[in-house]
Amino acid sequence: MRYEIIGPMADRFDEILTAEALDFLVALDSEFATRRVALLDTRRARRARYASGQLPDFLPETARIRTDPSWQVAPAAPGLTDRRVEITGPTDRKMTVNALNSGARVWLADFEDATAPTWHNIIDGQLNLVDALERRIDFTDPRGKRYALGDELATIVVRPRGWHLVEKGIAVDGRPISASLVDFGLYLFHCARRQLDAGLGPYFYLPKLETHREARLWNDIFVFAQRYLGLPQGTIRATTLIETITAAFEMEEILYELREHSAGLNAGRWDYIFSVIKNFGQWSDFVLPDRSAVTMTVPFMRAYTELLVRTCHRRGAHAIGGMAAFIPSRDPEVNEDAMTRVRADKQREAGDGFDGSWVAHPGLVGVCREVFDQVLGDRLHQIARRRDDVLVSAADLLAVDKTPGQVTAAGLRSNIAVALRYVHAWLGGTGAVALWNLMEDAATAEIARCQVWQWVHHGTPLADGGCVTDALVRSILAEEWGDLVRGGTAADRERAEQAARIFERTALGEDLPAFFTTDAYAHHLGPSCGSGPTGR
Ligand SMILES: CC(=O)SCCNC(=O)CCNC(=O)[C@H](O)C(C)(C)COP(=O)(O)OP(=O)(O)OC[C@H]1O[C@@H](n2cnc3c(N)ncnc32)[C@H](O)[C@@H]1OP(=O)(O)O
Ligand SMILES: O=CC(=O)O
Ligand SMILES: [Mg+2]
Repeated sequence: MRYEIIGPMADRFDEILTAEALDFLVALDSEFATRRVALLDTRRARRARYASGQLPDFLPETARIRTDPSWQVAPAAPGLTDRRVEITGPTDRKMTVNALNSGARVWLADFEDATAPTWHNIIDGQLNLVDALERRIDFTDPRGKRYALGDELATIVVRPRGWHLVEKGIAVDGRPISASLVDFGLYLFHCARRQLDAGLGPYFYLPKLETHREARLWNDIFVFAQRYLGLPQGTIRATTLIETITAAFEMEEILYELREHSAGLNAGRWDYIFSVIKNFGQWSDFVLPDRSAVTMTVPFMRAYTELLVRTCHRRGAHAIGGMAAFIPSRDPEVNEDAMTRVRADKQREAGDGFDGSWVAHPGLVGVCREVFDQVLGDRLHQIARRRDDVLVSAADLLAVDKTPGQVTAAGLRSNIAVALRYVHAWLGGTGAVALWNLMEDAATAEIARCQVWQWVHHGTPLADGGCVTDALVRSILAEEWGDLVRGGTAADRERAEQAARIFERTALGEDLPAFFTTDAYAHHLGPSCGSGPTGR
């Protein structure tokens, strides 16, 4: 097999794209590419079955795994014993320093929801991780502000891109390689030994898994990669995001498949909502109200998080909470409201038994820590709280029709405005943005465009009168586009044009595409377009 680097070689990229690292990626690809493609085919077939009337259920063929009380996941690895606060964010140089210094126990270094996968962002992110581990990442920005690593740093946990994405910057035998294998493989190759030397290990978050078979693929990759690199089996640890409706039915099996490498489960609430709409968008009893009304306390979301805690604790695994979208603001009133809401969200999670949770901003580390400190006392986690009281059925997980709330004109406009602005930022190389005082990333844009598709598909009535039609959406899109480009440059305008076309293709087509990111990446984010801020 032959590899080719298609992406341009910027300053120091040769330190990441070494012949040995690329040989490792080729070995991963030759061993696992076919299985990845087959699993993506089964995703398509499953969605087609749901569209034609089938509903998911707990699997009869794996009942033995669920009823066998004897198995547990591996004990927590060094650096992952206390996970009360985890900060997430992209891997540019400034964010890397700020996240590591934030006071959080863990930093989720994100190549997924919070990163626009330009070639630059991907390879520069890997360089920043190496530089952080070598403690040579300090720099002064153009304003003269100094960035330097402190003494107490968060444990790095890398989130590679999901199975659905490819990386066009590296071709193997003329075809693009899996993006998951690139992000996982480059980090493992360059940083596993460095992490072990520091007394920690190579840790990962696994995004957007749909089934335990996908977890098995990751586990087999871990076993192969550890053997290839001469690392003891069990060195790698991975926390799996439960952020698809299908994975919610296979949480126990996912832990089982990964048990020697598992570091628990996380409640990826935003992609979870996206997955529910994507899989059951055609069904009229699955029409959800405004995005803002789909809170963590509506019945189907509550069922999923309660089951997640119970499943993890039965198997000795950490249960990690999700992301509240509120972020600090310079406006004191908005800021106070954000803090109150984040506190309430973390209190619910800590009270339910989660062992820690996520924050999107260093300014939220304190509130999350305070809430979990209060519940944990001098314990590192609350795994001993088994939550045997939780009984969740398939019907509970699918009780989407019990979600209170309305579809409003404001909710429709918000979905269009947020999706358009987010995709515009993403095409410019930025994968997480603050919009109207909320943190927005790829998962929000996916929910927003899927909800619009769902509402148009069903001609959903608006609480304020009228109903959602293709023509109404196009007219709001045109208004929002006008707002976005006002006063912008020609380049901004062109990007906004591309974002509007992506929105039309992924929210207004006859079918509902599985991801906007695959469409947008294929059309617009080639390696040759991949320039982003370096901070270097
Ligand atoms: C659905 C999911 O998957 S959730 C997980 C994925 N999403 C994320 O990870 C989003 C992470 N958050 C972010 O990217 C950012 O907080 C944003 C884009 C939302 C807002 O960032 P900014 O506009 O820079 O916010 P703000 O100006 O308040 O930031 C203040 C400082 O905190 C830093 N900061 C903010 N968020 C983070 C973060 N997550 N990690 C590290 N540093 C951060 C900023 O870099 C800035 O640093 P500086 O003072 O040295 O310049
Ligand atoms: O990745 C997290 C989510 O909520 O989506
Ligand atoms: Mg997600």
